[in-house]
Amino acid sequence: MAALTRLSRPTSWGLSSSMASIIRRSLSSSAVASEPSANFPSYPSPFALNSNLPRKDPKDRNVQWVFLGCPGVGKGTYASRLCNLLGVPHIATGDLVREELASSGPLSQQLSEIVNQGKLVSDEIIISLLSKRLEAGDAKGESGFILDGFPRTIKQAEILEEVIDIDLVVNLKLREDVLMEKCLGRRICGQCGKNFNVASINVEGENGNPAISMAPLLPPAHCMSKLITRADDTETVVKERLRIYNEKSQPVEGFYRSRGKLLEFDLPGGIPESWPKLLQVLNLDYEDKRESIAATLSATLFSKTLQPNRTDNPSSTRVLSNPSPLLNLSFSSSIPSHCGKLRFSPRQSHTVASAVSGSPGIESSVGGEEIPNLLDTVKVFDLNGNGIPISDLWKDRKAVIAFARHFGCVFCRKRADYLASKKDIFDASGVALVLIGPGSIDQAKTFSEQTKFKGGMLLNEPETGASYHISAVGFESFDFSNAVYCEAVEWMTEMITVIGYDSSEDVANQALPAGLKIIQLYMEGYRQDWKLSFQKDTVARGGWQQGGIIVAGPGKTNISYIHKDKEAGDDPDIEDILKACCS
Ligand SMILES: Nc1ncnc2c1ncn2[C@@H]1O[C@H](COP(=O)(O)OP(=O)(O)O)[C@@H](O)[C@H]1O
Repeated sequence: MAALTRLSRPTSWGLSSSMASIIRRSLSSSAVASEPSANFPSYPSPFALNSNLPRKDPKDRNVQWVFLGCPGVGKGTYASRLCNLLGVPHIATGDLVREELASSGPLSQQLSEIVNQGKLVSDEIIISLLSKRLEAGDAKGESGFILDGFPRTIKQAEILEEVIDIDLVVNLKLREDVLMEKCLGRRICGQCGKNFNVASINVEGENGNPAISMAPLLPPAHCMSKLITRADDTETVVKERLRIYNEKSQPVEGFYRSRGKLLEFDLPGGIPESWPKLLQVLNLDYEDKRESIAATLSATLFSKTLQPNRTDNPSSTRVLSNPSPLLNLSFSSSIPSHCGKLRFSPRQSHTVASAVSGSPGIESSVGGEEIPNLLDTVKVFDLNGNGIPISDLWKDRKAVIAFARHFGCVFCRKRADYLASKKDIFDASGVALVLIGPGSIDQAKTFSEQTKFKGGMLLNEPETGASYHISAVGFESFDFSNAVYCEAVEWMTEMITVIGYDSSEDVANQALPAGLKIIQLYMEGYRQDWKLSFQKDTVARGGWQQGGIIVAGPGKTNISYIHKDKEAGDDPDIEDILKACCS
């Protein structure tokens, strides 16, 4: 009862104008007005609801969005991806409830009964949990949010509306039979807390509804043995949750529709089909998406590496040039002014001159101690699922690191063979040869079996958004105030599109038997390439990220050569690589 007790004690609320305290005040007055729940008493109202509550101007804050949708529709998946993209916290009230349950605090017994029957927790409790979470975020300086699972009743929506400006409400929709399958297939890694789904969904189109297929979202090997199923994901409970959704939560859609804030989004399939379309309807695609990512990335990089510059260039707000009529996107940090001329358009050519360390104005260790530290946080994974900091690959020796577009990419296979043909020279010079790609361990193994590549194979995890870090490391040793940094941001935005990739695609199952001739391997690569990228993403999004090659080391921040592909198959001259690593 800790949270509730606090609610009834005015002294602990303070008079902060933060969103959290505002919500509490609102709750307290509405709690008085509303019917008390069966389990909880009504609360005294320590503050009258102030109708002139301060609301932040949208340009002084980040986005404030809500995700609605039935259980199992994928609110968490898409909300958390967007949060990564926009740099806002993902606040899921279901997670807050589960945390409370796990805490074995005084509420946990009552909550577990409610949740395990598929019922809704009372408005009082849920708002109390949300208030606590917002308050903690406020104290940390968080700006904006995406709410997932809240509001779920008209009462909750009214309270929220009274105290916070919600910019947009995204209503995710999916056929009910698919929802059931998805809920039953949900798994959580008991250790890292990540969500997966073992259901492989293939339903025929009927009654005007299109066919839907969704690949499972399988966990990496190291999570496999730790998977747990939520107690409320049984068939009976899911049915009850769907019933309650239709009764209590569906009216919330109408609430926001009538206010012109509702964006309906019918999921066309799994992540590879739905994510790019969602970005498109949110107007976060192409130019805007790239700019917004760049803004987010530069905010990240600045906060990690360029703190002093932040005061020189205080957090000016960038409102995107072409927001959808519905949206008013803004970011609390901007692209640095010296990168102001950056335009991000698909398929631009960004090949930086080889051996960029020789370019004028480039320093090799401007970021001082911070860059090696940052590099230590960027992990890649070997084929056994063991993570290592990426800079370990080159800290003690020279290494040629190839970044693959993806493991089904026929051009990357060709490149792997082309690098493998020089392996003797690399070996003789003590140079390591490594290929890093986004995807699953099985995909990497298939790639390895089907090429002559015998260097190290590593993975980055698309689900965590680690891809852009990995792409970024080739640049973080350079002066962030010069053109190379701007180009780096630009390339990173190209590379980040890999986030749309679904690592669960089980390409290994479709692999041809080993021992086929090289031409067959390339044909297989072509088939996989089509399936993995063109068919699923290229059509909808305008292309995959491009790969590249760097030569780095010895020394964590010593990057001596960068080649960024301007298109698939844009191999650099092997002589340039050999010059950079072996001369
Ligand atoms: N806004 C809310 N109001 C009431 N109960 C909630 C709310 N959010 C979460 N809960 C409780 O937590 C449980 C799990 O929520 P969540 O993880 O969002 O489930 P779902 O997968 O059904 O969207 C719900 O079934 C409900 O008991």
